[in-house]
Amino acid sequence: MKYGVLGAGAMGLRYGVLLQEAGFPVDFVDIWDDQINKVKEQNGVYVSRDGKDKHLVPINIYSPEDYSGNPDVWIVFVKQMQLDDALKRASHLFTKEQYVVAPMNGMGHIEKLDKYFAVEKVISGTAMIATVLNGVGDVDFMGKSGAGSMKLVNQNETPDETTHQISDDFTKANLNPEITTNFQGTLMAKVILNSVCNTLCTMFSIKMGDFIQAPTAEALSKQLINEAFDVCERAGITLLNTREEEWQAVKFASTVGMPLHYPSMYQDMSKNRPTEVDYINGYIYDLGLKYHYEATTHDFVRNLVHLAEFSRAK
Ligand SMILES: NC(=O)C1=CN([C@@H]2O[C@H](COP(=O)(O)OP(=O)(O)OC[C@H]3O[C@@H](n4cnc5c(N)ncnc54)[C@H](OP(=O)(O)O)[C@@H]3O)[C@@H](O)[C@H]2O)C=CC1
Ligand SMILES: CC(C)(CO)C(=O)C(=O)O
Repeated sequence: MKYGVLGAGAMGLRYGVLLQEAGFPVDFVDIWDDQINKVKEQNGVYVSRDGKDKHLVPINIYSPEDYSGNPDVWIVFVKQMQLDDALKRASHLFTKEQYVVAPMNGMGHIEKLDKYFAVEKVISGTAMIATVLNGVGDVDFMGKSGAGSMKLVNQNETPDETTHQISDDFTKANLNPEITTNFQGTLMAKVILNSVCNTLCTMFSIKMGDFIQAPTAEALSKQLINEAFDVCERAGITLLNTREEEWQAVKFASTVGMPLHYPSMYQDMSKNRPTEVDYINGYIYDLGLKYHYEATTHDFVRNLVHLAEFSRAK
Protein backbone atom coordinates (compact mmCIF):
# COMPACT_ATOMS: atom_id res chain seq x y z
CA MET A 1 0.00 0.00 0.00
CA LYS A 2 1.02 3.61 -0.45
CA TYR A 3 1.57 5.61 2.74
CA GLY A 4 1.35 9.32 3.46
CA VAL A 5 2.93 10.39 6.74
CA LEU A 6 1.44 13.54 8.22
CA GLY A 7 4.07 14.89 10.62
CA ALA A 8 7.67 14.26 9.62
CA GLY A 9 9.04 14.62 13.14
CA ALA A 10 10.64 11.92 15.27
CA MET A 11 7.93 9.24 15.06
CA GLY A 12 6.62 10.12 11.61
CA LEU A 13 10.15 9.74 10.25
CA ARG A 14 10.68 6.47 12.07
CA TYR A 15 7.53 4.88 10.66
CA GLY A 16 7.93 6.38 7.19
CA VAL A 17 11.61 5.57 6.76
CA LEU A 18 11.14 1.99 7.99
CA LEU A 19 8.18 1.47 5.63
CA GLN A 20 10.16 2.99 2.76
CA GLU A 21 13.11 0.69 3.54
CA ALA A 22 10.69 -2.26 3.52
CA GLY A 23 9.77 -1.34 -0.06
CA PHE A 24 6.55 0.66 0.33
CA PRO A 25 6.04 4.05 -1.36
CA VAL A 26 5.96 6.80 1.28
CA ASP A 27 5.42 10.56 1.07
CA PHE A 28 5.90 12.88 4.03
CA VAL A 29 3.75 15.95 4.62
CA ASP A 30 4.53 18.43 7.38
CA ILE A 31 3.43 21.84 8.56
CA TRP A 32 6.89 22.57 9.99
CA ASP A 33 8.63 24.76 7.38
CA ASP A 34 12.14 24.47 8.87
CA GLN A 35 11.95 20.68 8.63
CA ILE A 36 10.73 20.73 5.02
CA ASN A 37 13.38 23.23 3.97
CA LYS A 38 16.22 21.40 5.71
CA VAL A 39 15.26 17.99 4.27
CA LYS A 40 15.05 19.47 0.78
CA GLU A 41 18.35 21.33 1.19
CA GLN A 42 20.27 18.23 2.33
CA ASN A 43 18.35 15.87 -0.03
CA GLY A 44 16.98 13.72 2.74
CA VAL A 45 16.95 13.14 6.47
CA TYR A 46 19.90 12.10 8.61
CA VAL A 47 19.07 8.88 10.46
CA SER A 48 21.10 7.41 13.33
CA ARG A 49 20.54 4.46 15.60
CA ASP A 50 21.34 5.03 19.26
CA GLY A 51 23.48 7.98 18.24
CA LYS A 52 25.60 5.96 15.81
CA ASP A 53 25.79 5.23 12.06
CA LYS A 54 24.42 8.62 11.01
CA HIS A 55 23.51 8.45 7.31
CA LEU A 56 21.39 10.33 4.82
CA VAL A 57 18.09 8.76 3.73
CA PRO A 58 16.41 10.44 0.74
CA ILE A 59 12.69 11.10 1.36
CA ASN A 60 9.88 12.97 -0.42
CA ILE A 61 8.62 15.81 1.77
CA TYR A 62 5.98 18.43 1.06
CA SER A 63 3.94 21.10 2.77
CA PRO A 64 0.20 20.24 2.63
CA GLU A 65 -0.30 23.01 0.09
CA ASP A 66 2.39 21.59 -2.22
CA TYR A 67 1.27 17.96 -2.08
CA SER A 68 -1.28 16.42 -4.43
CA GLY A 69 -0.80 12.66 -3.87
CA ASN A 70 -3.46 10.21 -2.82
CA PRO A 71 -2.02 7.64 -0.37
CA ASP A 72 -4.08 4.61 0.63
CA VAL A 73 -3.21 5.16 4.27
CA TRP A 74 -2.26 8.23 6.26
CA ILE A 75 -0.04 7.77 9.29
CA VAL A 76 -0.49 10.72 11.63
CA PHE A 77 2.24 11.54 14.16
CA VAL A 78 2.12 15.13 15.36
CA LYS A 79 1.98 16.52 18.87
CA GLN A 80 -1.60 16.68 20.12
CA MET A 81 -1.57 20.48 20.18
CA GLN A 82 -0.51 20.62 16.49
CA LEU A 83 -3.18 18.22 15.24
CA ASP A 84 -6.03 20.66 14.52
CA ASP A 85 -3.78 22.84 12.42
CA ALA A 86 -2.14 19.91 10.59
CA LEU A 87 -5.50 18.33 9.71
CA LYS A 88 -7.01 21.62 8.61
CA ARG A 89 -4.06 22.43 6.34
CA ALA A 90 -4.07 18.93 4.82
CA SER A 91 -7.86 18.59 4.61
CA HIS A 92 -7.94 18.86 0.79
CA LEU A 93 -5.82 15.68 0.66
CA PHE A 94 -8.23 13.48 2.63
CA THR A 95 -10.90 11.22 1.13
CA LYS A 96 -13.49 8.92 2.68
CA GLU A 97 -11.73 5.94 1.02
CA GLN A 98 -8.45 6.50 2.82
CA TYR A 99 -7.49 4.82 6.08
CA VAL A 100 -5.76 6.73 8.85
CA VAL A 101 -3.49 5.26 11.50
CA ALA A 102 -2.65 7.52 14.45
CA PRO A 103 -0.68 5.86 17.28
CA MET A 104 -0.06 9.21 19.00
CA ASN A 105 0.29 9.60 22.76
CA GLY A 106 -2.45 11.12 24.88
CA MET A 107 -6.14 11.46 24.09
CA GLY A 108 -8.03 14.02 22.05
CA HIS A 109 -7.00 13.00 18.54
CA ILE A 110 -9.82 10.60 17.68
CA GLU A 111 -12.65 13.14 17.58
CA LYS A 112 -10.47 15.37 15.40
CA LEU A 113 -9.69 12.57 12.93
CA ASP A 114 -13.37 11.63 12.76
CA LYS A 115 -14.11 15.02 11.19
CA TYR A 116 -12.07 14.10 8.10
CA PHE A 117 -12.13 10.30 7.76
CA ALA A 118 -14.83 7.61 7.69
CA VAL A 119 -15.25 6.31 11.26
CA GLU A 120 -14.68 2.68 10.18
CA LYS A 121 -11.37 3.68 8.59
CA VAL A 122 -9.94 5.36 11.68
CA ILE A 123 -7.29 3.18 13.30
CA SER A 124 -5.48 4.30 16.40
CA GLY A 125 -2.93 2.48 18.47
CA THR A 126 0.02 2.87 20.73
CA ALA A 127 3.74 2.88 20.09
CA MET A 128 6.31 1.59 22.55
CA ILE A 129 9.01 2.83 20.22
CA ALA A 130 11.45 5.50 21.37
CA THR A 131 12.65 8.11 18.89
CA VAL A 132 14.47 11.42 19.28
CA LEU A 133 14.60 14.30 16.86
CA ASN A 134 18.09 15.73 17.36
CA GLY A 135 17.12 18.80 15.37
CA VAL A 136 15.77 19.69 11.96
CA GLY A 137 16.43 16.97 9.39
CA ASP A 138 18.18 14.73 11.95
CA VAL A 139 16.47 11.82 13.70
CA ASP A 140 17.72 9.13 16.07
CA PHE A 141 15.97 5.73 16.20
CA MET A 142 16.51 4.50 19.76
CA GLY A 143 17.02 0.77 20.20
CA LYS A 144 18.31 -1.93 17.89
CA SER A 145 16.59 -2.74 14.58
CA GLY A 146 13.29 -4.43 15.50
CA ALA A 147 13.28 -2.95 19.00
CA GLY A 148 9.93 -1.83 20.36
CA SER A 149 6.41 -2.84 19.50
CA MET A 150 3.04 -1.28 18.88
CA LYS A 151 -0.67 -1.92 18.99
CA LEU A 152 -3.18 -1.20 16.24
CA VAL A 153 -6.84 -0.83 17.18
CA ASN A 154 -9.82 0.05 14.98
CA GLN A 155 -12.18 2.67 16.30
CA ASN A 156 -15.07 0.33 15.49
CA GLU A 157 -13.19 -2.57 17.14
CA THR A 158 -13.62 -4.63 13.95
CA PRO A 159 -10.36 -5.26 12.12
CA ASP A 160 -11.02 -5.61 8.38
CA GLU A 161 -8.83 -6.80 5.50
CA THR A 162 -7.09 -3.43 5.14
CA THR A 163 -6.27 -3.37 8.86
CA HIS A 164 -4.59 -6.76 8.47
CA GLN A 165 -2.77 -5.54 5.38
CA ILE A 166 -1.49 -2.48 7.27
CA SER A 167 -0.41 -4.77 10.09
CA ASP A 168 1.45 -7.00 7.60
CA ASP A 169 3.19 -3.96 6.07
CA PHE A 170 4.15 -2.71 9.56
CA THR A 171 5.51 -6.18 10.38
CA LYS A 172 7.68 -6.05 7.26
CA ALA A 173 8.91 -2.64 8.47
CA ASN A 174 9.96 -4.20 11.80
CA LEU A 175 7.42 -2.20 13.83
CA ASN A 176 6.08 -5.32 15.57
CA PRO A 177 2.37 -4.52 15.45
CA GLU A 178 -0.35 -6.41 17.30
CA ILE A 179 -4.01 -5.86 16.47
CA THR A 180 -6.29 -5.46 19.51
CA THR A 181 -10.08 -5.05 19.64
CA ASN A 182 -10.53 -3.01 22.82
CA PHE A 183 -10.31 0.59 21.63
CA GLN A 184 -10.49 2.63 24.82
CA GLY A 185 -8.70 0.01 26.90
CA THR A 186 -5.75 -0.12 24.51
CA LEU A 187 -5.34 3.64 24.27
CA MET A 188 -5.82 4.32 27.97
CA ALA A 189 -3.24 1.68 28.99
CA LYS A 190 -0.64 3.72 27.08
CA VAL A 191 -1.94 7.04 28.40
CA ILE A 192 -1.43 5.68 31.92
CA LEU A 193 2.11 4.51 31.16
CA ASN A 194 2.91 7.94 29.72
CA SER A 195 1.25 9.65 32.72
CA VAL A 196 3.92 8.01 34.85
CA CYS A 197 7.07 7.78 32.72
CA ASN A 198 6.78 10.89 30.58
CA THR A 199 5.57 13.19 33.31
CA LEU A 200 7.90 12.14 36.14
CA CYS A 201 11.02 11.83 33.94
CA THR A 202 10.29 15.23 32.42
CA MET A 203 9.91 17.01 35.75
CA PHE A 204 13.28 15.75 36.94
CA SER A 205 15.09 15.71 33.57
CA ILE A 206 15.95 12.04 33.90
CA LYS A 207 16.01 9.02 31.61
CA MET A 208 13.54 6.21 32.19
CA GLY A 209 16.33 3.94 33.43
CA ASP A 210 17.31 6.52 36.07
CA PHE A 211 13.73 7.03 37.20
CA ILE A 212 13.08 3.34 37.78
CA GLN A 213 16.11 3.02 40.06
CA ALA A 214 14.77 5.67 42.44
CA PRO A 215 13.56 4.19 45.75
CA THR A 216 10.31 6.15 45.34
CA ALA A 217 9.62 5.04 41.74
CA GLU A 218 7.24 2.25 42.71
CA ALA A 219 5.19 4.33 45.17
CA LEU A 220 4.93 7.27 42.75
CA SER A 221 4.00 5.02 39.81
CA LYS A 222 1.43 3.03 41.75
CA GLN A 223 -0.29 6.18 43.06
CA LEU A 224 -0.73 7.49 39.51
CA ILE A 225 -1.70 4.05 38.16
CA ASN A 226 -4.27 3.46 40.91
CA GLU A 227 -5.93 6.83 40.41
CA ALA A 228 -6.06 6.34 36.65
CA PHE A 229 -7.58 2.87 37.06
CA ASP A 230 -10.17 4.32 39.47
CA VAL A 231 -11.10 6.82 36.75
CA CYS A 232 -11.29 4.17 34.02
CA GLU A 233 -13.44 1.90 36.18
CA ARG A 234 -15.91 4.74 36.73
CA ALA A 235 -15.88 5.54 33.00
CA GLY A 236 -16.65 1.90 32.15
CA ILE A 237 -13.30 1.38 30.37
CA THR A 238 -11.90 -2.12 30.65
CA LEU A 239 -8.15 -1.69 30.47
CA LEU A 240 -5.93 -4.21 28.68
CA ASN A 241 -3.85 -4.65 31.85
CA THR A 242 -4.52 -5.09 35.54
CA ARG A 243 -3.07 -2.46 37.92
CA GLU A 244 -0.14 -4.74 38.74
CA GLU A 245 0.48 -5.48 35.05
CA GLU A 246 0.49 -1.74 34.31
CA TRP A 247 3.18 -1.22 36.96
CA GLN A 248 5.13 -4.15 35.50
CA ALA A 249 4.82 -2.51 32.06
CA VAL A 250 6.28 0.74 33.45
CA LYS A 251 9.07 -1.27 35.08
CA PHE A 252 9.82 -3.30 31.96
CA ALA A 253 9.85 -0.29 29.63
CA SER A 254 12.12 1.63 32.01
CA THR A 255 14.47 -1.21 32.91
CA VAL A 256 14.66 -3.35 29.78
CA GLY A 257 12.80 -1.68 26.91
CA MET A 258 14.20 1.85 26.78
CA PRO A 259 16.27 2.73 29.89
CA LEU A 260 18.35 5.29 27.95
CA HIS A 261 15.32 7.18 26.60
CA TYR A 262 14.22 10.64 27.69
CA PRO A 263 10.46 10.42 27.00
CA SER A 264 9.08 12.65 24.26
CA MET A 265 7.59 15.04 26.84
CA TYR A 266 11.10 15.78 28.11
CA GLN A 267 12.22 16.39 24.54
CA ASP A 268 9.64 19.19 24.37
CA MET A 269 10.42 20.61 27.80
CA SER A 270 14.17 20.66 27.15
CA LYS A 271 13.57 22.72 24.02
CA ASN A 272 11.22 25.10 25.88
CA ARG A 273 8.16 23.96 23.97
CA PRO A 274 4.76 23.21 25.50
CA THR A 275 4.22 19.57 26.48
CA GLU A 276 1.35 17.14 25.89
CA VAL A 277 0.62 16.85 29.64
CA ASP A 278 -2.96 18.17 29.28
CA TYR A 279 -3.69 15.28 26.91
CA ILE A 280 -2.16 12.71 29.30
CA ASN A 281 -2.49 13.43 33.05
CA GLY A 282 -4.92 16.25 32.27
CA TYR A 283 -7.10 13.90 30.23
CA ILE A 284 -7.24 11.40 33.10
CA TYR A 285 -8.24 14.15 35.56
CA ASP A 286 -10.90 15.60 33.24
CA LEU A 287 -12.32 12.14 32.51
CA GLY A 288 -12.60 11.50 36.26
CA LEU A 289 -14.51 14.75 36.78
CA LYS A 290 -17.19 13.54 34.34
CA TYR A 291 -17.82 10.67 36.78
CA HIS A 292 -17.61 12.82 39.94
CA TYR A 293 -14.13 11.55 40.84
CA GLU A 294 -11.13 13.77 41.39
CA ALA A 295 -7.82 12.25 40.30
CA THR A 296 -6.01 14.88 42.34
CA THR A 297 -2.51 13.48 41.88
CA HIS A 298 -2.83 13.65 38.11
CA ASP A 299 -4.06 17.23 38.40
CA PHE A 300 -1.19 18.09 40.74
CA VAL A 301 1.54 16.66 38.49
CA ARG A 302 -0.08 18.25 35.45
CA ASN A 303 0.14 21.62 37.20
CA LEU A 304 3.75 20.96 38.20
CA VAL A 305 4.63 20.33 34.56
CA HIS A 306 2.92 23.60 33.64
CA LEU A 307 4.93 25.33 36.38
CA ALA A 308 8.12 23.93 34.87
CA GLU A 309 7.03 25.08 31.39
CA PHE A 310 6.33 28.54 32.81
CA SER A 311 9.60 28.81 34.68
CA ARG A 312 11.60 27.72 31.63
CA ALA A 313 9.79 30.18 29.41
CA LYS A 314 10.86 33.08 31.69
N1 LIG B 1 9.22 10.47 20.31
C1 LIG B 1 8.84 9.33 20.85
O1 LIG B 1 9.67 8.53 21.32
C2 LIG B 1 7.40 8.97 20.91
C3 LIG B 1 6.41 9.90 20.60
N2 LIG B 1 5.10 9.50 20.60
C4 LIG B 1 4.04 10.45 20.26
O2 LIG B 1 4.07 10.69 18.86
C5 LIG B 1 3.50 11.98 18.57
C6 LIG B 1 4.52 12.77 17.75
O3 LIG B 1 5.65 13.02 18.60
P1 LIG B 1 7.13 13.17 18.09
O4 LIG B 1 7.31 12.47 16.80
O5 LIG B 1 8.01 12.81 19.24
O6 LIG B 1 7.20 14.74 17.91
P2 LIG B 1 7.78 15.54 16.70
O7 LIG B 1 9.19 15.14 16.48
O8 LIG B 1 6.84 15.44 15.57
O9 LIG B 1 7.77 17.05 17.21
C7 LIG B 1 8.33 17.95 16.30
C8 LIG B 1 7.69 19.27 16.49
O10 LIG B 1 8.38 19.91 17.55
C9 LIG B 1 8.66 21.24 17.20
N3 LIG B 1 10.08 21.60 17.11
C10 LIG B 1 10.54 22.84 16.94
N4 LIG B 1 11.85 22.88 16.94
C11 LIG B 1 12.29 21.66 17.13
C12 LIG B 1 13.58 21.08 17.23
N5 LIG B 1 14.69 21.80 17.11
N6 LIG B 1 13.69 19.77 17.42
C13 LIG B 1 12.58 19.04 17.53
N7 LIG B 1 11.32 19.53 17.43
C14 LIG B 1 11.16 20.84 17.24
C15 LIG B 1 8.00 21.49 15.89
O11 LIG B 1 6.71 22.04 16.23
P3 LIG B 1 6.51 23.60 16.54
O12 LIG B 1 7.12 24.29 15.38
O13 LIG B 1 5.04 23.75 16.69
O14 LIG B 1 7.27 23.86 17.83
C16 LIG B 1 7.84 20.12 15.29
O15 LIG B 1 6.73 20.02 14.45
C17 LIG B 1 3.19 12.60 19.93
O16 LIG B 1 1.85 12.36 20.27
C18 LIG B 1 4.13 11.84 20.88
O17 LIG B 1 3.68 11.86 22.21
C19 LIG B 1 4.72 8.21 20.86
C20 LIG B 1 5.66 7.27 21.16
C21 LIG B 1 7.06 7.58 21.25
C1 LIG C 1 8.71 5.79 24.17
C2 LIG C 1 7.69 6.09 25.23
C3 LIG C 1 6.88 4.84 25.46
C4 LIG C 1 8.33 6.40 26.54
O1 LIG C 1 7.38 6.70 27.53
C5 LIG C 1 6.86 7.25 24.80
O2 LIG C 1 5.69 7.09 24.56
C6 LIG C 1 7.43 8.61 24.69
O3 LIG C 1 8.64 8.82 24.72
O4 LIG C 1 6.60 9.52 24.57
